[in-house]
Amino acid sequence: MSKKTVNDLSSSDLQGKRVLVRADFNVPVDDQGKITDDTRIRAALPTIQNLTSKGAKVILCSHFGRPKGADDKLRLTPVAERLSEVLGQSVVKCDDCIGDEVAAKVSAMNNGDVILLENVRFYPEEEKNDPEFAKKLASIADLYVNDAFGTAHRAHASTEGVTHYLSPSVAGLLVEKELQYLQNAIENPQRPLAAIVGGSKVSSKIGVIDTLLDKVDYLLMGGGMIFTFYKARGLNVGKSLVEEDKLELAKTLEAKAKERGVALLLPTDVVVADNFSPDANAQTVSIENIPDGWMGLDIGPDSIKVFQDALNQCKSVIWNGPMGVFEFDKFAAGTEAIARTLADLTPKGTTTIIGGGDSVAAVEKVGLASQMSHISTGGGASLELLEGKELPGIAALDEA
Ligand SMILES: Nc1ncnc2c1ncn2[C@@H]1O[C@H](COP(=O)(O)OP(=O)(O)OP(=O)(O)O)[C@@H](O)[C@H]1O
Ligand SMILES: O=C(O)[C@H](O)COP(=O)(O)O
Repeated sequence: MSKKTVNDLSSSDLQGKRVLVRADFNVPVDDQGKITDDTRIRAALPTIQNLTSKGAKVILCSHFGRPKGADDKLRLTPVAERLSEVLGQSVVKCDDCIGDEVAAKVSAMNNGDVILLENVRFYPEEEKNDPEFAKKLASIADLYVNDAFGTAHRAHASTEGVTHYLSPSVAGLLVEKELQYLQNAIENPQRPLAAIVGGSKVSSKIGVIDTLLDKVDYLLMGGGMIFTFYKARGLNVGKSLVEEDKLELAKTLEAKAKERGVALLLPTDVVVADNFSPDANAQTVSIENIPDGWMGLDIGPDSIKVFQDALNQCKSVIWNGPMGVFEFDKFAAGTEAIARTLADLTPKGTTTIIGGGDSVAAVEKVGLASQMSHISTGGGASLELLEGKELPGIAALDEA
């Protein structure tokens, strides 16, 4: 990575220094506000520990959800509690992210202490990347570390704005690791390289499919987006999800794959349902025989076999988006089979990368997360990185 990281900062750079650390603690919670997955909290530990071990005072900040102004349901209090547990050290929680209370708590800090500011999105200025707000946030610290990979695609005050007021501004270890895996996988992969793209919308994945066609040897497609491709080929897709305005684009992408010599694998059979529900009637049909009134909700067993054969040839695999409606058990087989295939490939030396969001949830649901080479903590951020877009939260950091 061409950016400075916390590893470039020595104890003498950090001893007694107040370090503003942007983390992504936007964790999933249940109806009672209980954290259901603390992956993002644990992922921030290496950077926090790196800094505290060098005598820094660590001032953490993050967003949580998408509040419109202050919202008691979106306070970071449960995060501070969980962080204290996993860090094995008390984390003082502030009730605001700027102002007198914060300043007082920061000035009472000892070297090696950790505090967590309140949700930065309680101020609309955060998402507007307001310079005055960024200045206030920056005013309590001496230097800045961005470790919020999941939010690196947002140019907000706490991810981009503060870098104009704090120097040095460097990357954290999570950001470094994410970039290493995701950038390497796409720029410098061991080949053959396969990408598996699923999920529900062609429109949200066009950018990534287009970029991937320049890079990969195999492109495997599943999820709801395949029906737009079938319809573009003139097949009957029943009530399956189709983006009518993307039919031409689907044709173009198929043509591009051919032109570039990429093996574009679309499923040859699908599991169809008579309605969109967990207990719908289901049957497996070839893609030429989707009955009127039925909708495709998973890839079928023949396709799974073809996908597995292709993946077994590969040395690197990037996966973004589930193969079917994995939230319903009847339509989870395709996604689970792909997850198991990747889990088996990792120990054989294939690099397996899961690109965030729903695919991570799917891999976690089947308990295979620990068997992948890398699970990204960023959904949107990993997608934008794979698309080749610049991430503003990273672009703003100091060059190495
Ligand atoms: N055949 C299908 N028909 C309708 N919805 C589907 C189908 N296959 C998958 N889905 C749904 O797609 C959703 C995920 O789609 P989306 O495009 O949002 O992916 P994503 O969240 O961007 O994936 P990721 O976060 O991994 O990038 C899942 O909730 C899944 O149930
Ligand atoms: O969960 C995420 O993808 C990140 O935390 C970014 O959140 P946002 O989409 O609300 O900006």
